[in-house]
Amino acid sequence: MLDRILLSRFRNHRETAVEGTAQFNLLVGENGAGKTNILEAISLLAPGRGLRRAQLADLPAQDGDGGFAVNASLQTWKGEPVRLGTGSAAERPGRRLVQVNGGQASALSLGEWLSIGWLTPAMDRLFVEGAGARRRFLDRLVLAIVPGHAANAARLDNALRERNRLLSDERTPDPRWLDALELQIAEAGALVAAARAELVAQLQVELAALPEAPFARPSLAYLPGGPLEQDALAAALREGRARERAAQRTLTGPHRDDLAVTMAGKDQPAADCSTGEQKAMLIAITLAHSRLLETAHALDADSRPRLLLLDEVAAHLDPLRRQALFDRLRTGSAQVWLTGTELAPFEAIAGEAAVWEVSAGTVRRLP
Ligand SMILES: Nc1ncnc2c1ncn2[C@@H]1O[C@H](COP(=O)(O)OP(=O)(O)OP(=O)(O)O)[C@@H](O)[C@H]1O
Repeated sequence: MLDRILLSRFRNHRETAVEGTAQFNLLVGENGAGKTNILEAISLLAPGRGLRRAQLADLPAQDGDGGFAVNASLQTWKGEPVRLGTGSAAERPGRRLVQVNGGQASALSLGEWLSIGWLTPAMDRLFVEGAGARRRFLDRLVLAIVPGHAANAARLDNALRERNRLLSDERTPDPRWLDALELQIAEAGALVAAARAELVAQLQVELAALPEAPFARPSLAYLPGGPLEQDALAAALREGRARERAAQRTLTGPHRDDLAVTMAGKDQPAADCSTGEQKAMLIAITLAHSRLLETAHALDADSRPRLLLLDEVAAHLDPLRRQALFDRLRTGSAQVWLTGTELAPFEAIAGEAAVWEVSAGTVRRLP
């Protein structure tokens, strides 16, 4: 678990240390105090752009020197200490720096040390937004289980970007270039699609085992955006060249995948459900995912510590659902970080939680 995190010149935090953590960690304070900023800093200890998907340039404190740092120490399951750090230097603001145990490392390698999941208010629109947000959501869930997924997804993205560039070029693309790129897309794409499909199938099993109450039970289906098999995907890309040149982009492949979510009892698409029902389904997916991770851990297939960041989740649940959420989290092994504007919704766990009052970019540990 995460023992300590230090935010330096990060958003509205000049120098904020959060230490003395527990299984439940509560960040409580008024709107705009900097609670989500702390969760965001933690989320940057994973590959990717963090829970706000912010640009690197937005992260340094506006009144700072243009750089920022987030440093954390954590314990692996075996109790070994690990130090992770990320940030950017004032002189090279566009470049993300990552350190593991004091040595330079790649952002992708962060996934080998920690598995981080989150739920934020921005995700309330997940089911009504475009498929891109759901693909990213799915990829984060996969990444929490399969650290190598980020590298495959990055390889797929790079090859697709390059192929789209060639397709939209006025000059006729060199077919050998297209051959090479399509091979990369097919190789990485088949791995990405297989990992997504596998995760959805596993989640579906977990979800089916969940009681329908108190959380709305969602039913998931993976909708592939192209053939799943590597050879079939390569063939589809080759055959689609003329059509895709006209469209100036690649029209088939895992970059067109989607996740269909319906509410099991009502058989209603998630997008048509109430806001509260959508939130309850997201929580159910998060809890089912946690159970998958527990299993992976129990099988010794995954030894990374796990963090779950729940931004403003508790306050939006009625007391029964809130209690059910806390009960489930308590029996899990993830370290949980929760935010709220007041302590009242956390009454049931306040005794066992570490609590910080966050105010204008500072924190104070409450006794
Ligand atoms: N780069 C930055 N430099 C300085 N301050 C920033 C920067 N980015 C964001 N902020 C400030 O951080 C504050 C928002 O912090 P945050 O979103 O963590 O609040 P919060 O405590 O989660 O609030 P809420 O309860 O409303 O969600 C705002 O006041 C915003 O102006």
